[in-house]
Amino acid sequence: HPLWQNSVYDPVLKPLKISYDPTTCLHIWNNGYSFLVEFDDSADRSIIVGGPLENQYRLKQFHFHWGAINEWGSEHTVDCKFYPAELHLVHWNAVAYPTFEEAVMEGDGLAVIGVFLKLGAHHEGLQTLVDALPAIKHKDTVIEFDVFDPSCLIPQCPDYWTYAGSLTTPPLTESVTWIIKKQPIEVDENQLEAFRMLLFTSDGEEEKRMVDNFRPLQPLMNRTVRSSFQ
Ligand SMILES: COCCCN1C=C(N)c2cc(S(N)(=O)=O)sc2S1(=O)=O
Ligand SMILES: [Zn+2]
Repeated sequence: HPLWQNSVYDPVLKPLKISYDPTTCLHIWNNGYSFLVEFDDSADRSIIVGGPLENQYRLKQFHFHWGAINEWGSEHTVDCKFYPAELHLVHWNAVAYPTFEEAVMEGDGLAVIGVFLKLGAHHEGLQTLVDALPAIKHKDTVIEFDVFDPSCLIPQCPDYWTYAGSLTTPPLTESVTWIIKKQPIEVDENQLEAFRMLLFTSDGEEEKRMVDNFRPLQPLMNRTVRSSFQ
């Protein structure tokens, strides 16, 4: 969604509190649309609270969207500008709903933190993920991933935009409180190229490079985007 020009500062918005336990990390896999790092969400060990949220939400997985070239790739734009990639950290409301699957269907079920990736300096924390990508080149390949703290992928600057939206891939349910960080993280060209070496296709199928796995920009309609900053 187009952010910034359409946003209004909301002084009531609190800072987002993020507390992740790196040992809740389970595995990294290629699901044929993106690559995901999944977490053990059987207890409140990796959670976010505050910001626009009424409850605390549990981290379930994070994944990325990116382009074939650096001119596009993100699913949100700022000032009509696309970033080459966007990180989504998916959390669910385990206070209100017994399972993730049920939370996916509810208006206050999910909270997704969006972080823009910008071409620039090498990102040490991301390199740990990049090093694992060759092992999950094909769809439905998975490797164990024991310890990873996704906080290293979230910028220090507390500023964010927030709006009530949907999943950007089917089932597209309107169940997401979007929290988009204003400050991007910097990654280098080799790291973006590593994303583009992944495949949509399974081993043995004709190879299709995993690129442009983002949803095209959608109209904001009558939605209000609030900012936590002036
Ligand atoms: C039983 O659950 C199946 C549907 C839920 N999920 C599937 C997606 N396509 C999806 C997209 C997401 S995104 N791109 O809006 O963050 S998060 C997410 S998800 O929450 O992991
Ligand atoms: Zn996503």
